[in-house]
Amino acid sequence: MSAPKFKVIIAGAGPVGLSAAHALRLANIDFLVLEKRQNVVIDVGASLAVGPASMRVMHQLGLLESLLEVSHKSERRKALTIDGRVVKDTPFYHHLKNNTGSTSIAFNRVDYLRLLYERLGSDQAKVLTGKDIVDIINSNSGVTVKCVDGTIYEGSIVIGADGVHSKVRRVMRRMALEEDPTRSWDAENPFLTTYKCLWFSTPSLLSEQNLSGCPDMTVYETYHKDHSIMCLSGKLRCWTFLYKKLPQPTTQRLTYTKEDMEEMVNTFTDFPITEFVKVREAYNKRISSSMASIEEGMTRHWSCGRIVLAGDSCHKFAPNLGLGYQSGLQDVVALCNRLHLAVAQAPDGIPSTLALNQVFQSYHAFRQGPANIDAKLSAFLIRLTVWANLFHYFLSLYILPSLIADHILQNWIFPPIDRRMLVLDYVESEEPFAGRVSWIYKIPTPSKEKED
Ligand SMILES: Cc1cc2nc3c(=O)[nH]c(=O)nc-3n(C[C@H](O)[C@H](O)[C@H](O)COP(=O)(O)OP(=O)(O)OC[C@H]3O[C@@H](n4cnc5c(N)ncnc54)[C@H](O)[C@@H]3O)c2cc1C
Repeated sequence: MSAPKFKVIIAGAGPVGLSAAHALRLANIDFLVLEKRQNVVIDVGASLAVGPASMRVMHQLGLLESLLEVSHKSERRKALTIDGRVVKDTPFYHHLKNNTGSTSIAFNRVDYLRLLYERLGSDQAKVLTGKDIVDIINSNSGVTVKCVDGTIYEGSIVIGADGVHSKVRRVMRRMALEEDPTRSWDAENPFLTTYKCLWFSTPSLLSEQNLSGCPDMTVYETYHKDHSIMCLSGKLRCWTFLYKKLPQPTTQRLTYTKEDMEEMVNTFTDFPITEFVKVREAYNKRISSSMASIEEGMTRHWSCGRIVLAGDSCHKFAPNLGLGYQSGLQDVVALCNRLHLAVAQAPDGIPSTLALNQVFQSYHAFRQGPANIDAKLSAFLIRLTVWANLFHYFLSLYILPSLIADHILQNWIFPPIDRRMLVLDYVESEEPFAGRVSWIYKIPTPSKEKED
């Protein structure tokens, strides 16, 4: 009989769960992914935009080159009011490029999921679909995970990457309160929803005449009271997001029908998406579309026993700044760096319960500050675009459109945040790009070069 090995069960094959699978694979740590849906690669019409810091990690995972082939590069930023007035038009991203060596990119979320899945190669067999997790039993030596179909899986720990309505988070809460009913814990529904969002993808919205000489991708925002639009207008593909304030904030889970989506589009019909196209006209050309609530918040607890959370299950942001997955990817890096070390230091390669608790505490202590900054920035941006108060209104129309504001944001506010982004410290590789601002956490240089 073979000796027991340290094995991580990942709940959810979303972008965070599959990124964790890649990071664990590179750390030589065994894993199993349990995914509720029948397919991993599903198109819900959304894009993902990521900045250079995330691209460095994607490079370590061996995904960046292929991803760039299907990505658009952000070049300009424009803002409009609903009467079509352009209040901002700047080459916002050139500062980012100067500072980091690359601009940000956007791609179809489904293309990224496909890449994450396909690049697992033979380890695709470790991704099981149709596995809806319903319960977890935590013991001093491991975890037992139960699924709706009656199957049971044994492992050493569970990473709950099962999204905003996480079952793992609920099981963790139940366990913590069974252990000590007087203990204060996060609420059953810990996130608050103030806005909803309908998104759709279309072929490029640019006419052939406008395509020539235009930037690879322009990021548009349309501001209005309680409504706003964001559009990533690329040369080949375009992703549009319609945001609307709910009558009342709620912690309840809301779902939307086709009729709700029609009603939402109707309230935006004549809003401009770009200088050339209005909402209804674009929506009629959609390839895919979906609608969801925009939950916001961060849980106070990220682990209990042998269960630990990552991604949307423990922090959920408004998507305007595109920080949701990127923050989840930083969770994966922070957690896997610590797990890699703990496994390497354990005499038999199996960290004790105490060692794992220390890993989880240190991971949470390290990540909660940066995740909180991401939450605050994201909350601020959505409120700015829907003119949540007079301050947001003036800022959006009279201050932020200026080139000076771009300069301050991109050279003074964002670089100190960006340069603190983590990389996997056990994956050797070349830096994919370099700019004026140096990264604090460097990608380890290949040992072959060190010998030279
Ligand atoms: C409109 C929109 C645009 C966005 N744009 C960006 C962007 O540009 N950049 C960015 O960084 N972020 C963006 N985000 C946020 C980003 O999509 C999320 O942060 C990211 O998807 C979180 O990944 P995750 O893997 O944690 O969760 P999810 O993507 O929700 O994946 C969770 C997975 O767990 C599975 N699951 C759920 N329950 C169970 C269960 N009981 N058992 C087993 N499996 C289960 C689900 O089926 C799913 O596959 C956007 C979000 C929205 C809504």
